[in-house]
Amino acid sequence: MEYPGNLFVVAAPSGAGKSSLVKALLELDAKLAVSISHTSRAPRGQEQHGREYWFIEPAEFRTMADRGDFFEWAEVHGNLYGTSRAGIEDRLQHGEDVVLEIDYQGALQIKQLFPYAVLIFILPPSWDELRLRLNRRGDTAPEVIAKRMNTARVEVAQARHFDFVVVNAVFDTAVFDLKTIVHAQRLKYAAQRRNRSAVFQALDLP
Ligand SMILES: Nc1ncnc2c1ncn2[C@@H]1O[C@H](COP(=O)(O)OP(=O)(O)OP(=O)(O)O)[C@@H](O)[C@H]1O
Ligand SMILES: Nc1nc2c(ncn2[C@@H]2O[C@H](COP(=O)(O)O)[C@@H](O)[C@H]2O)c(=O)[nH]1
Repeated sequence: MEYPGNLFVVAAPSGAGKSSLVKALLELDAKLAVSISHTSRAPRGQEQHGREYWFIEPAEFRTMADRGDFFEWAEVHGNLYGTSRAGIEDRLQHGEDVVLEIDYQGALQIKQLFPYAVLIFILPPSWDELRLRLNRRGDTAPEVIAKRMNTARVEVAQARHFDFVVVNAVFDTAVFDLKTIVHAQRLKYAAQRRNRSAVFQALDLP
């Protein structure tokens, strides 16, 4: 499948900082939109339906999955998560760039469907720092943190399948790395299509 818009996929172990990084990236880049996933998990902290996620019941999720409503979906930490076609197809068709914040299973499914998608894996600087960030965030129960730390080992082993790895030690440096990847991909994609105006657009030239 191919659309005129660029597709970026950001995955990371829980707590590595991917939501914070993607949020910062979106603030710097008005041409980028994030896809809101569907999930069967309950809202956490201040999360709102339609802002962080579309929160739905497991049965509804299964119906959507059976109907083929998702480009990808996976079970992560015991809950179901998916990227709906309706959420991003229109944007990509209109040449808009989209970022997906999903787990590695979903990322690999997306790469199968969209070989030109750019897969970025975010690593924490250490296991201790990962645990600290999950604890400090203060919205995840200790037993859930323990489960996520275990899953993190499996997830990090998948980083080798990604196009880029960004270490989120110093936050601003990691945001800059992401911005550079996005910028480089826009130029590459436009140049591959020999689309002069798209190259100029990517460079922000008139
Ligand atoms: N570079 C950094 N240095 C210190 N703290 C950070 C850094 N990046 C993010 N954090 C903090 O780490 C915590 C986890 O970040 P965030 O919620 O963005 O992680 P996540 O990968 O999206 O997790 P999840 O998958 O569980 O949603 C937050 O409190 C965030 O403010
Ligand atoms: N495969 C997918 N994974 C997703 C999607 N949306 C989020 N996620 C991943 O789930 C875990 C847990 O997230 P949390 O918000 O409950 O902490 C994390 O790795 C997310 O990236 C999705 O649509 N598909």
